[in-house]
Amino acid sequence: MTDKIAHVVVDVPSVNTDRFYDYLIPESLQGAIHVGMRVTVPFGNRTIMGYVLSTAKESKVKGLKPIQSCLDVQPVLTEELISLGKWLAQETMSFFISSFQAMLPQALKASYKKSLHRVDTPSNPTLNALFDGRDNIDFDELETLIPLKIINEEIKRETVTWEYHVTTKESNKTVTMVKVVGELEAFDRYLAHLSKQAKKQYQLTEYFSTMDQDQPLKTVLERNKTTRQTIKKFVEAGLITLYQQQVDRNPYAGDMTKTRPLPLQSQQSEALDKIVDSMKKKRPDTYLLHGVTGSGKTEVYLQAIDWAIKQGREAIVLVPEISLTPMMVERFKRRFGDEVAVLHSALSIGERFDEWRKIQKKTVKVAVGARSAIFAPFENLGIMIIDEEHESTYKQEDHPRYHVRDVAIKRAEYHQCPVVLGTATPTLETFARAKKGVYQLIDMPERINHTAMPHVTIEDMREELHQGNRTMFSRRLKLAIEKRLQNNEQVVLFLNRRGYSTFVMCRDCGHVVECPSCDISLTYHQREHRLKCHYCNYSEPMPNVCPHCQSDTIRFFGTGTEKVEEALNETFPEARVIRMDVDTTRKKGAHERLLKQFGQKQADILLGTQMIAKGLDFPDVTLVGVLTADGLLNLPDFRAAEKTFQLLTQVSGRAGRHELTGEVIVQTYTPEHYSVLFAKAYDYHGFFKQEMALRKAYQYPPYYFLTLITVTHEQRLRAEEVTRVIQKLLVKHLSEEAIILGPSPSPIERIKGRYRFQCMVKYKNEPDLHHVLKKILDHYQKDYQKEKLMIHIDLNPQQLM
Ligand SMILES: Nc1ncnc2c1ncn2[C@@H]1O[C@H](COP(=O)(O)OP(=O)(O)OP(=O)(O)O)[C@@H](O)[C@H]1O
Ligand SMILES: [Zn+2]
Ligand SMILES: [Zn+2]
Repeated sequence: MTDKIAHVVVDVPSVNTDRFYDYLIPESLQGAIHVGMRVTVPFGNRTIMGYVLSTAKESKVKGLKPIQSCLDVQPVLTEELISLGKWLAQETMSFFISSFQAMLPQALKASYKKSLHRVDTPSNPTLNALFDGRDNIDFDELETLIPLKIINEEIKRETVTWEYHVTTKESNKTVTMVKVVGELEAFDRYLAHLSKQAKKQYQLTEYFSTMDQDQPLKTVLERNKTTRQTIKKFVEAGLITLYQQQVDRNPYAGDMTKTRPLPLQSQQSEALDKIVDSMKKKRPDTYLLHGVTGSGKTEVYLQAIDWAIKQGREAIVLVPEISLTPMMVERFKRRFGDEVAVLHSALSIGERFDEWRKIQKKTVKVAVGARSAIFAPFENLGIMIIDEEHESTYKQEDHPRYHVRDVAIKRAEYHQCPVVLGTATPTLETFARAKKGVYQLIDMPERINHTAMPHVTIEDMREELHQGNRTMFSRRLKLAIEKRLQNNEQVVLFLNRRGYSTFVMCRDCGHVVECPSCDISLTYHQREHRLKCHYCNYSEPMPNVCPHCQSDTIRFFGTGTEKVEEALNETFPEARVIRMDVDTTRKKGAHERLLKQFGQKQADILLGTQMIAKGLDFPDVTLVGVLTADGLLNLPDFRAAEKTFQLLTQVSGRAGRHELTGEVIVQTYTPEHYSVLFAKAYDYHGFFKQEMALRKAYQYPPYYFLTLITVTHEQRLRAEEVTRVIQKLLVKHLSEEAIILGPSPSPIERIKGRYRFQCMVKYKNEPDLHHVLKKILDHYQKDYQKEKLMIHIDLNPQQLM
């Protein structure tokens, strides 16, 4: 007996609908519906999309409705992804539907339309006229023209009904093909009836009767200089048929000379051997590949993947943000050619869908992409690689709030394959796990060919000020740039994140006001003209003079890239500058274009934000300048020092990667800060030790787990009040060891007209936490809709903004 019942999760993300619904599989769809397919189902008075997660022979529920239609020929979710999705929903406390949606390309998500369907002639003349020979009118079109009251009357009269449609954006690119179906005699007969004037038709008859394979209609039209109209006559005569053929778009087509594996250097082959050994033995090991910048990690990835492919297995490679790492993507394309699918956020929805389908159809072996590529529907994975493991983009900041590392490790258990986390600057969490032996540590301490790490100089900007230099370039940096311009070498200038100016700093002594108990900088809140800690809600008035040196140069911090560009043009009028920031890279393909221009030496200076810190490898870059290390150092985030260390190390790694030696100049108001000093010395271990001590003292990860609860509401008081109730509930229900901070305003207190308050939990072991949080969410359930209250829970927050 075949299964007649489908368990469906429906496309309605809400607390009430976060479960599986039973539907009947109608006779007509039996055998066509399989687990993992998308279907449309009646839900309330609508039709919506859903995923079939399992099937059964019978159901306890009476009066089940049937599934309306099936949207797929082949399941879009594999059995593995279905159980992964359920796990993900539980781990991140999100809805099942959100988890499944997160795994699939945009094109497969449904959009909904409502239209008025004509059954009989409506008595209302305006409405009748509006139908104008059609059977359906879109809701949008109706809205302003016909009052709802009239429509409702017509519905009562049963002349019209509402119809709901589910459409998806998936669009296969197709071409029209011509196929010859007529026999030769049929062509002869056709010829006999043609009038002498029909020259084109004579020509085409000849053409078709000698055509030995199907051709695109476009080609036929071009070669015969004819029109569709003429071709149609042949179709009507039954001599040819037209059909649609799917073609794959190939956005990465073009010149691709393949690269060959390089002979490995010893640290590389040792690393490769270990990883290959896990693949051979089918062990789900997690490796931390800790290799300095330019140590040849990428070549290790390439050869490990090659090994997997030769065994008939597949690979996923994650990069932090794909448009920022075009050089990295190209290296994979050039090694594996057509076997690579690139899941690139800058591709059109259709193009991305095509890339995804190559994975689904198993025509590729490697998927390269940002975060969501971890869900590539491969069924025989041999390896997963997360490059630049420390990047914060690997954590999704929206439901489901997952970290890609956790998903990879979960998938590795299923596929019995290794996960490789590669970076020069591991997160503290990862390195601590590697030290404990939870992950296997592989060290690559040398650059390829033993090239020296570029020398780093730290420039004290307070001192510059005291010497009367009020510009944004220290004297040393200015000289260094001039020298590069003379020598026809290139410069990369780095400015921290644009426009972040919520902290105040004394330019005279570099003092930044910090929270006495949280070790983070205080945030300026304009409303009250006070400085606040957004972890514990400590606050103090905004000072007029520096509390440390009494100078009155205490002020907001932050310069935009545009300003720096102006200053560069003034100071170095002959220099050609490329500015890369959110404004200049908004257009599709802009990153690639700007980087290419720089690579072809159409500019001397590349000026940019965070986005230029990654994966750049230009032989003529001999100077890297960091304009102010402080912007990052003073983010109101306990990871500020870690992020500064990572960034300084990464940008330094961009200089002198080839024959020419490199130099790095870091400007800062706090030259004595340990993250700056350890980065200068390329001393990861030293940094790790000191930072771990602080994390322990102030009770942060990896010693403690964190959970961040953010409440948003249009009214400030209400947001605060709900957060306070939640804080009290947590105190009541969690153990005494748990530290519960808040309520305090979020560092960005208001976004899109909604006030934000937060409450933070620090804990070591709280088995009940999930349960308690779930109860809290349920408690506020009715208020979500009624008063647009929102509660976000992040069980492993990365961005504490
Ligand atoms: N075995 C090798 N022999 C010769 N050259 C190599 C070898 N391995 C890598 N290289 C070259 O050395 C340079 C640095 O290597 P690669 O980019 O792989 O390092 P990486 O560790 O990934 O760097 P980063 O983390 O800074 O991006 C590249 O130009 C690469 O082509
Ligand atoms: Zn001061
Ligand atoms: Zn505090």
